[in-house]
Amino acid sequence: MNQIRIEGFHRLNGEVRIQGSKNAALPMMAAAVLCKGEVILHHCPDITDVHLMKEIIKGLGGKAFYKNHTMYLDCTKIERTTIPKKEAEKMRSSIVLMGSLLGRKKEVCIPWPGGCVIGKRPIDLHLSALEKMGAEFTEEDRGLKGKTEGLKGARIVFPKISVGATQNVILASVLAKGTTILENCACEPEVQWLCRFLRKGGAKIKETKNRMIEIEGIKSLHAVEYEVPPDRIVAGTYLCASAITRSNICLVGAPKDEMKAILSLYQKMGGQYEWIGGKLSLCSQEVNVPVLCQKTEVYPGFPTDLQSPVLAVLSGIKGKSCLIETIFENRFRVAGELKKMGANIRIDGAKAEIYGGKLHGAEVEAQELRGGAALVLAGLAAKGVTTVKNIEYIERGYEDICRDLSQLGAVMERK
Ligand SMILES: CC(=O)N[C@H]1[C@@H](OP(=O)(O)OP(=O)(O)OC[C@H]2O[C@@H](n3ccc(=O)[nH]c3=O)[C@H](O)[C@@H]2O)O[C@H](CO)[C@@H](O)[C@@H]1O
Ligand SMILES: C=C(OP(=O)(O)O)C(=O)O
Repeated sequence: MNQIRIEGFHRLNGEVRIQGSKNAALPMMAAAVLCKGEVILHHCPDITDVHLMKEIIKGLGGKAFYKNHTMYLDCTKIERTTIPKKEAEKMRSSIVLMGSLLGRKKEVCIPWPGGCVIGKRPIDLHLSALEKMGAEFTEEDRGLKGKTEGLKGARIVFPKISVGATQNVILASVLAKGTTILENCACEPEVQWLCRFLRKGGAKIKETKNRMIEIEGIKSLHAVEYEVPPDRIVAGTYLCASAITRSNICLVGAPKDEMKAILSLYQKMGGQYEWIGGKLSLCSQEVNVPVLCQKTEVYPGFPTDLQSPVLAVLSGIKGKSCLIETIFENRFRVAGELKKMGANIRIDGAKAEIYGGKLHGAEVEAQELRGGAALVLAGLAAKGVTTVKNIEYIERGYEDICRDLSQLGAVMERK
């Protein structure tokens, strides 16, 4: 059961509800390590990464239990500081446990984090910021050991914007002695959601509009009950499903304020949309305009996580389009698989030129999460049958892409 078979060329219609966000839920789970008392996360997505994080927390001595999209965590009596290798190596967000554990237990042993192989993904920004707060790191066999006599507030100016490093240092600062001032922070919604969650647990965090965050350390955080926000990247992926099949569908519970960049691009491609109550209604019949040039950028710019789904859509729009990837150096990996489906894509470093045309079914392999989702989208629009193998990558972030798209009328099955 690790492939999806898609019979392409069927129009979609109807509604689909958007799952909880992977990239918001995982740092909140890491934040539970700082809390004395129960953390309850509603609308928590049923995806592999969430279950890996649950196992990591159990491995640290915390209690963790998941039922009906609710995660129950209790790290009041957390004892251990060695993050289990088996799970941590499969996911990127394991890295933000570094800040939580240094803050709560003054030490951490962490394997090199996994996650999508979309570039080198170093962790130098995380380490140098935590060092400024009084942590010391030594390299161990297949990982790092971090220690501190007690983290202290510091002024940290990130030389480059990083979502993970910003979250890691926020988590480290919450229980640190004194005030931490962070400059040139990432302001992705997932950073903002983490701050809101931590404030609910008693943290003193001020975010300002110019990429600055100020955190005043406190003694401990208390119990938190919170709702994980909807996943803007899953919503964007399903918008691309509508665009690539020229179908009209409705996304229920899509995050309106977080989708401006993808909706602006969708309009440029000829798509039309309307927000009705909490629903995003998409009309894609006129999607046929190639995109002159779209760059990926940090938030509020166009998100790199939607670059591959858009690459699939542009492969099916007649004419020449261009995408420029500025965040991860290896995020055009999926182009090779899309070519097997007839896509005409020329990659030159950070630039992809796409000469859109007709796609046909083929046997292709997912190599990472969003690229895998892009292959499923291409399969929806391709003539004939597409088989996407290695769907475990897709399941890191999508609860059940087959269920959701089938509900919209796609002819596909998981095999
Ligand atoms: C679990 C999670 O939330 N993952 C998201 C997070 O990844 P992640 O937090 O790993 O991404 P970052 O924002 O840290 O990476 C941005 C860029 O900075 C570089 N960098 C990062 C850290 C560091 O210490 N040194 C360094 O050079 C990276 O290689 C990359 O080129 O943000 C990315 C950018 O929006 C998204 O694509 C990922 O989906
Ligand atoms: C790159 C992604 O995830 P991760 O950082 O967890 O590998 C993603 O969600 O697109």
